[in-house]
Amino acid sequence: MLTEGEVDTRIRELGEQISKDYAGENVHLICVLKGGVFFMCELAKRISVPVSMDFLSVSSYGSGTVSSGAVKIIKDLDEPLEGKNVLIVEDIIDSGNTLHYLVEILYKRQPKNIRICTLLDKPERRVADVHVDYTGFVIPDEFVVGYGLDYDQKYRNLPFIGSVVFDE
Ligand SMILES: O=P(O)(O)OC[C@H]1O[C@H](OP(=O)(O)OP(=O)(O)O)[C@H](O)[C@@H]1O
Ligand code: HPA
Repeated sequence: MLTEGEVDTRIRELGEQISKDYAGENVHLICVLKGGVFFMCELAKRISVPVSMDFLSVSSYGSGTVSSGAVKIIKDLDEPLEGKNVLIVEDIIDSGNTLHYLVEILYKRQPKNIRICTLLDKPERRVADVHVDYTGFVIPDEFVVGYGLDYDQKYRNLPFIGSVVFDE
C-alpha cells in the first residue's frame, strides 16, 4: 500500500512539522507498544527539539464476549507526565478506542498538554471520538501490516505498509 520511500518521506515531513510546532520546548514522546515502536524511533530521529521517550502497553477490557472498548494499562510509563508536552505516538488509529481511553487516563496525570501522532488513520472504522493532531496517511478499510503493524504477531518488521489479502 505504501512504499518504504513514501513512509520515510512522510515521517520526515511530520518531524519537521512537530519541530516547528514545539519550537523552544521539549517534547515527551509516548510509544504505545508494540506497534508504535518502529514509527516512534524513525519519527524521533526527525525531530529537532529536545526529545524524551517513554513506553506503555495497553490491552482491551472485555466484558464477557463483548468488549467495552475501554483499555487498561498493562505496562505503565516509567516517568510522571506532570507539566510535560506529551505526544502519543501510534502506528494506527482504527476504532479509536485505544487512543480515546488512553488520553482519558493520561490527562489525569496533569501533563501540560497531550497531542496524538499516528502513522496511519482508518477513519471508516472509527467509533470513538478522538482528535488526531498529526496523521501520516489516511488509508482505506483494509487490514495492513508492516512498520510495526502485525498479523498474528508477524510482519511488524516489514519496512513498508502492505495490505493483507485474505483467501475467501
Ligand atoms: O483504534 P483501535 O481500534 O483501538 O486500534 C488501534 C490499536 O490496535 C493496534 O494495537 P494492538 O492491540 O493490535 O497491539 P500491538 O500494537 O501490540 O499490535 C494498534 O497498534 C493500536 O494500538
Ligand atoms: O489494519 C491493521 N493491521 C494490524 N493491526 C491493526 N490494529 C488495528 N488495525 C490494524
